[in-house]
Amino acid sequence: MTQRTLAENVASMLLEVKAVRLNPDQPFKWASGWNSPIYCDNRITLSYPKVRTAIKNGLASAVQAYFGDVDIIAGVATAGIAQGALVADWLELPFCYVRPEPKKHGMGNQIEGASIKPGQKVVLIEDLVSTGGSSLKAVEALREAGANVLGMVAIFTYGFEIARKNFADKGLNFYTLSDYETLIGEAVTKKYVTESQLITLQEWRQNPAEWGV
Ligand SMILES: O=P(O)(O)OC[C@H]1O[C@H](OP(=O)(O)OP(=O)(O)O)[C@H](O)[C@@H]1O
Ligand SMILES: O=C(O)c1cc(=O)[nH]c(=O)[nH]1
Repeated sequence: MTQRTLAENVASMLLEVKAVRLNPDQPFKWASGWNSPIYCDNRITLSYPKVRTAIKNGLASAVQAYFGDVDIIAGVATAGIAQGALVADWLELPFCYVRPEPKKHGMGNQIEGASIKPGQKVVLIEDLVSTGGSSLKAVEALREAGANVLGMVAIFTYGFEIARKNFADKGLNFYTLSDYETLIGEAVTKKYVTESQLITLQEWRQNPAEWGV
C-alpha cells in the first residue's frame, strides 16, 4: 500500500467511526490551550476491532520500515498507551508509557513499565500531533532516562508548522499514518462537511493559535 493510500484509508476510517467532530459554535479546548472548531478523538477507534487492528498494523509497519532495529516501544500517556501496547505486542518488544509528569505517590515514576537501560533504542507511539508539545515532553523524559529515542510514529497530525519546528529543534523524526489535509480531502469527497463548516475550517487554519480567543 502506498503512503497516500494509507493516509486516505486511515482518514476515511476516522470519519466512518465519527472520531472527527466539528463544533464551531462551542469550540474545543486543546492540550496546548488553543481553541478549535475540530477535534479528532482517535481513542474512539479502540472500540472498533477492524479499525483498531488496521491502525496497529500501520503503526507497527511504520516502526519497522523507518526505524528497523528497536529495543523498546513507548506510548505517550494517555491516548498513546493502548495503541503503543498493541504495537509492542505485535513486534514482540517490551513496552513502557510516559506520563506528562512524575506520579505524585507510589513509586513516583514518570516512565512506567519497561525500565530503560542507557543507550537502548526507543520508538515512541502517539495518537495525535497538534503542536507536538505532549510528544516532546515524553521524548525529554525518555532521553533523561538514558534512552536513544529513534523517533516517533503517530496516527494523525494537523501538519502545523509549529510542530514541524518543535520536532526539528529536538532533532526528532516523526511519521504519521494520516494528516489534516488528507482528512479534509476525504471529508469533502464523502460529504462529511458542509460548505459553511469548510469556510470556518479555512479561517481557523489561517491562524489556529488565535482562533476563537
Ligand atoms: O501536540 P499537542 O499540542 O501536545 O496535542 C496533542 C496531544 O493532546 C492530546 O492529549 P491530551 O493532553 O488531551 O490527553 P490524553 O492523551 O490523556 O487524552 C493528544 O492525545 C496528544 O497527546
Ligand atoms: O491538541 C489536542 O489536544 C487534541 C486535538 C485533537 O484533535 N484531538 C485530541 O485528542 N487532542
